[in-house]
Amino acid sequence: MSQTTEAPPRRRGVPYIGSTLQYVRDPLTMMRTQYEGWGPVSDIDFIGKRWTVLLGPDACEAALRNADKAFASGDGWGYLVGPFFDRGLMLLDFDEHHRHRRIMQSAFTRDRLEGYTAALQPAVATGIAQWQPDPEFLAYPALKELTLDLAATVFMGGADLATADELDRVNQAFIDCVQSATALVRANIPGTRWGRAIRGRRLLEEFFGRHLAVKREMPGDDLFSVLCQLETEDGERFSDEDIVNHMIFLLMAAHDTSTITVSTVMQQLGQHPEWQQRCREEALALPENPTLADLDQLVAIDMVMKESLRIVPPVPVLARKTVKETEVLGHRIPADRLVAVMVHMSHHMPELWDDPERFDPERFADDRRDDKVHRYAWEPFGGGVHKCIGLFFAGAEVKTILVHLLRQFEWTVDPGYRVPMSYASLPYPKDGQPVRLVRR
Ligand code: HEM
Repeated sequence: MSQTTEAPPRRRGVPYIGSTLQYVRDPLTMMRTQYEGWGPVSDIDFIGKRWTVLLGPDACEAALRNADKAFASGDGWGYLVGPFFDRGLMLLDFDEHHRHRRIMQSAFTRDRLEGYTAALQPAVATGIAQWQPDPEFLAYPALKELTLDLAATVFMGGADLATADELDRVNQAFIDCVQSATALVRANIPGTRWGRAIRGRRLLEEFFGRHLAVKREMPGDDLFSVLCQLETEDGERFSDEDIVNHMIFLLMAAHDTSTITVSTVMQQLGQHPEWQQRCREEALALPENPTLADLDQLVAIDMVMKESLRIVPPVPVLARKTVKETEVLGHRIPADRLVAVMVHMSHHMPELWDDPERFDPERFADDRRDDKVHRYAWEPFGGGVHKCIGLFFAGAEVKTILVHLLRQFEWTVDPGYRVPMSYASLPYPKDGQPVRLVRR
């Protein structure tokens, strides 16, 4: 360890709560204040603990590349959502993570993705056909319901696995688990977020445990069946317990993230009709049931998706904990320190992006590629060994939803509308995000 390193400056605030409420209300302002006042590596109190905060692409890169293997994901995320997403892939580290990721990788090959994309088409078309035109259509809950139905089809193999009531309970259990992240009371007390999340986790374990035997015996093409059958060349497989843990985590990882992405796109396209029209022309040019290769051809829709992920990254902060003392940009971080990798701010830095608050999908055009200014300027899917394993799946799902939506509907959003976002867990619009929806 170099002698010139020093401890990160500490921002003092209200004991225990510290910067939590400021973050929940307006994370970007909280991050900017922190960066401007205390620099790229600094300490805060957050949700009852001392955290080292990493801001800007260089500091985020140091933790995500993790050259000296000092940053563990499991203990970091574990503090926020651990008991509820225990032993999901993101909660494992080092050799064990590597072993599980190698097995899981075969569930996300190009061939598998082609299969999932084919299964998505009828499910998305039917789901969206049920939407009703409405001058105050609440896009977010409708999208959440749709992505849950898609998860039932593509992840679990169809609605015959469970009744609509049961799926509603599964959905609620996910929401309860995700919302535990920023709970200030972290004990099993009835009526609290933490207490609800504990019950949610039990329900999910029971649900997947109950269906596992059938999936092993009569596998389909869904992700649940695939996880049950996976085996590496050297004969490594997942145990029943691993499969339940991975399924719970995968559904969570895929669900809210894709929902908020499409929801942000709907808001932006509702406020930028010229982009909506450009995207619609692309959607109409595709065959009725586009393949993965067809979706790869979408240029405008791809740029709009990337720009929406820049403006509202569905995972604004990545959690880590140091397993040994380490150094970031000349600051010494002790062992056992929670670390918040605040990728959200990199997406909005005027040092990296021209007029960052403006919706400008052309930033991602081949002749501009403004995201190339720094390897970690745009990191909605993270980076390093924990980089999102489902990013191509997510792209296929988001684009499929948009293609079907653009074909069936047109929508507008007041140009002056600003989404009241909640950051009490993963970001979501508190007002359900109303749009004026008309059938084409
Ligand atoms: C737009 C949608 C999505 C976004 C923005 C997103 C974002 C992320 C991010 C930022 C991470 C890294 C977390 C960290 O390093 O701490 C991650 C990891 C992960 N994501 Fe995604 N994700 C999305 C969709 C999906 C989907 C659809 C799946 C599964 C089908 C998925 C499965 C996973 C898994 C398993 C991990 C853990 C990887 C590991 O630890 O090796 N994600 N995701």
